Amino acid sequence: MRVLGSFLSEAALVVDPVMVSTSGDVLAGPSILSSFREELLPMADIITPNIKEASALLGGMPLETVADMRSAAKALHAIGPRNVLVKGGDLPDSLDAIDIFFDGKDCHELRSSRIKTRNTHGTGCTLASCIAAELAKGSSMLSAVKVAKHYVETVLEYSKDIFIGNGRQGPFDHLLRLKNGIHNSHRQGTFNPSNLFLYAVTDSQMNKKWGRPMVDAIEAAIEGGATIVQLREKDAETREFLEMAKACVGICRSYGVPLLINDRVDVALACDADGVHVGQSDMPARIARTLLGPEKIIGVSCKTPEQAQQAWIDGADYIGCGGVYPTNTKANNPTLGLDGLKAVCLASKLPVVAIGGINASNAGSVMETGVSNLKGVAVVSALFDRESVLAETRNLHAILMEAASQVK
Ligand SMILES: Cc1ncc(COP(=O)(O)OP(=O)(O)O)c(N)n1
Ligand SMILES: Cc1ncsc1CCOP(=O)(O)O
Ligand SMILES: [Mg+2]
Repeated sequence: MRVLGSFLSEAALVVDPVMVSTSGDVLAGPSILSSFREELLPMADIITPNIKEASALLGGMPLETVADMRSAAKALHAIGPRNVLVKGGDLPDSLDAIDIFFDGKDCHELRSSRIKTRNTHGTGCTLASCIAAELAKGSSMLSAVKVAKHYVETVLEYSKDIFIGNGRQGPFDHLLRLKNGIHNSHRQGTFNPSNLFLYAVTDSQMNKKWGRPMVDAIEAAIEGGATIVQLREKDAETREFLEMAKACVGICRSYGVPLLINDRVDVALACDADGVHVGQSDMPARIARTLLGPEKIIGVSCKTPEQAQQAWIDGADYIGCGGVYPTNTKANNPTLGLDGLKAVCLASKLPVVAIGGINASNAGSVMETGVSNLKGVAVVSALFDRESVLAETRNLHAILMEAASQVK
């Protein structure tokens, strides 16, 4: 422990005092206990004991209520760590999973729903590791703890009904991939979310204004170089939407270009589209993934880094981020600017496509932001509110190709 301590003076130190497992196994004896108290705890930026460990560190202090946890957090803080998180997952008779966070000044009660599952193996280690990762990314301690708690809750909820293996506890599926077979499946089609590039998002009103049927507009966009198409129908009745969607799936499939449906998972399923694009007030991506299965493409609109992290957790394939510039196509849509776009890209593990007010005059600047997971632009009016969809798409495609060659 002393040798370890000498290595740990530089970085933020998260100490998970593993002594008693959730299943009750005692994992550390009295000598380890005194080393924890005397050497490691005083160096820690945060310690994350469960209630049995907090009790052991405090000489067997009984911990049966949230009030007891608060007292324990304060008593542990007095030993020396800068912050204390007492995890109440094992607290008897509680409907919620309540943790107490104490930073030496304020006590925060952090609640999440208690998820009934045997698949809890490694949750404590995961929480501590996630806090460390968030701190390394520059988060404040409270924000790191909240993100980590939310992550563990999301994974528990996702993993709760996985049945693998014969142990007392089942797997905790950190990457949210086991249940849908994503871990051993490869996408059937040719779509690679890194190839978003020029994403044509349709608009019926604009096409009507220029007197073209939707399928003709989509075909022109594909001929001009669109690499993916989204059917975005805001006013159509379900039956009309579905009929149009079926025709559009036909044309897109004949070109090998994926067609996604805006908002409506039911329509996407009914016409066997390649996927859906959902926003923050549409069906959550996590549920869309459950309904659509592992092979379909799911895009999520994100305006903040937190939303981008959640989209990945939820099993999305790409993020649509915007409005980058002001737009008349979507009412009351906040403008993020290139800085907002960059912040989302940097927080995202997924490829990102920029949207909102993008046209031939600014698409180059968007792509030149230099963030490696910015994979393209999504455009409505600059393609469809024009006389020639083919000419506009060709022009934008050439601009994007030029920008891509500059970046390389
Ligand atoms: C590629 C892409 N990005 C963002 C959006 C916007 O989705 P949403 O926020 O759900 O708004 P609506 O388009 O549904 O009005 C999108 N459609 N496509
Ligand atoms: C659907 C959507 N989501 C964010 S901005 C936007 C509209 C984009 O349309 P345009 O390309 O015409 O600005
Ligand atoms: Mg939407």
